[in-house]
Amino acid sequence: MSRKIEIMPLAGPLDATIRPPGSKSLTNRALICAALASGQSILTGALDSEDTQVMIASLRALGIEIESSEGGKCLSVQGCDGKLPRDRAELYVENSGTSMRFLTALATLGNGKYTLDGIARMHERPIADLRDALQQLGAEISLSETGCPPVVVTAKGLEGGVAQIRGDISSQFLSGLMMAAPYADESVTIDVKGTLVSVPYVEMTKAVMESFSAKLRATSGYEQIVIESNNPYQATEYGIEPDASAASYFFAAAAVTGGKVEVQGLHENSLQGDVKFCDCLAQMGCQVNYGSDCTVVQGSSLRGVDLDMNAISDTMQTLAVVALFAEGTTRIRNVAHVRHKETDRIAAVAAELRKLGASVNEFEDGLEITPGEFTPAEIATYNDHRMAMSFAVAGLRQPSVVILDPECVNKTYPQFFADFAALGRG
Ligand SMILES: O=C(O)C1=C[C@@H](OP(=O)(O)O)[C@@H](O)[C@H](O)C1
Ligand SMILES: C=C(OP(=O)(O)O)C(=O)O
Repeated sequence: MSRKIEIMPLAGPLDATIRPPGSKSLTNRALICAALASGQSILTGALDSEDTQVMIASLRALGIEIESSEGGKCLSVQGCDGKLPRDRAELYVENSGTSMRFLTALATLGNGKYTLDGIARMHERPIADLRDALQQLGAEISLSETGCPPVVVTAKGLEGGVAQIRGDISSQFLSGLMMAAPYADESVTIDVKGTLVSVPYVEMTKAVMESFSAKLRATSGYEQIVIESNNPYQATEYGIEPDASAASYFFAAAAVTGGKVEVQGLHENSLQGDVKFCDCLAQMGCQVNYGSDCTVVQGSSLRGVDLDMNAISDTMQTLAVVALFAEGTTRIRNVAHVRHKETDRIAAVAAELRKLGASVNEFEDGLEITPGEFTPAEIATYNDHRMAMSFAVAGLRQPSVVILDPECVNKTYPQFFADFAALGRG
């Protein structure tokens, strides 16, 4: 892929149908549960991208047999029945937060020494809250002095009992702990301390675990979760939904062009919270129709909104770009945790929106965006796939929007620019 891509504004009205690739979050959860289960699981509709490839490579390095077919969409996983086959492994997860957090928890179930590392940015992404919680259940884990990877797990299984965990930096810590918990010697009770961010991802974790026959109980706000110890995962056939965060770029395309986009395979009750991005677009003036197995967004004139995006923060950048085309000011609140992702997303979005002519006020927990006179710009992407994909949306309306280092989309959506270029041209 070249070092930059210029997005071409749409010539005619948009009326497109698309099925994005499989959900990253569901693929990586299903892989963890299938790897631990007893028996052979078949995962269909899986995502084949860097974040899932590093998960598969790491599980193979731990001795789990995984066969891939249909271009990576179908994965056959021979579960280890809770007993990791290898007693030593060096795992490298690039910049995949889910892989780092979920595999750290899984590695504590082994018997030996496992290291986990990633790119330089991974050395700035926190994991101490997960380490603290796993240690309360009997694990031995060391991290860098900053509380970030590299991670060294000296594993001898988890004892179980009660663990307290903070949830205000990332929900992935809690999800990782939950998925390992059925293999502790005793039942595990998790008490979540303080605010929990990204709650729909924890609901998703519970749902995937239940699909693999785990038994767990949770209070309504996930303040406490109890996972029973003698209900290990059972292998299953598991169908993965298309990725709802990836779908947000196509819904946004409809919103900013006044066109229509149908996304197949996603509906109001999808397991992924990010499908609710459409409700944000509805507040901005779009018409949203949820079908039984598709969601349709029809764009219209847009108005600025004031939104709490804590639960759906992977779509924050998409909404920020849509705000460029709305009448009035848009305020995005309660997303301080996005400063710990692939890049500091609040700072990155503010800098790039300003290049396109917007006035932006940056807050600790969000942004206030007022559109201005549009100026063409080269958009820096900060090695963050979502910067590239969200700012591409602006180029459908305005000429001369150039996305730098577009290959960063490989993290979750290697075919993104091909699918995006096909919009309105089919
Ligand atoms: O559990 C998951 O699959 C994810 C949780 C979210 O992270 P945080 O909990 O850190 O917000 C989200 O940003 C990420 O892309 C995927
Ligand atoms: C934050 C993200 O990923 P992760 O935390 O899994 O690296 C993302 O995909 O936007």
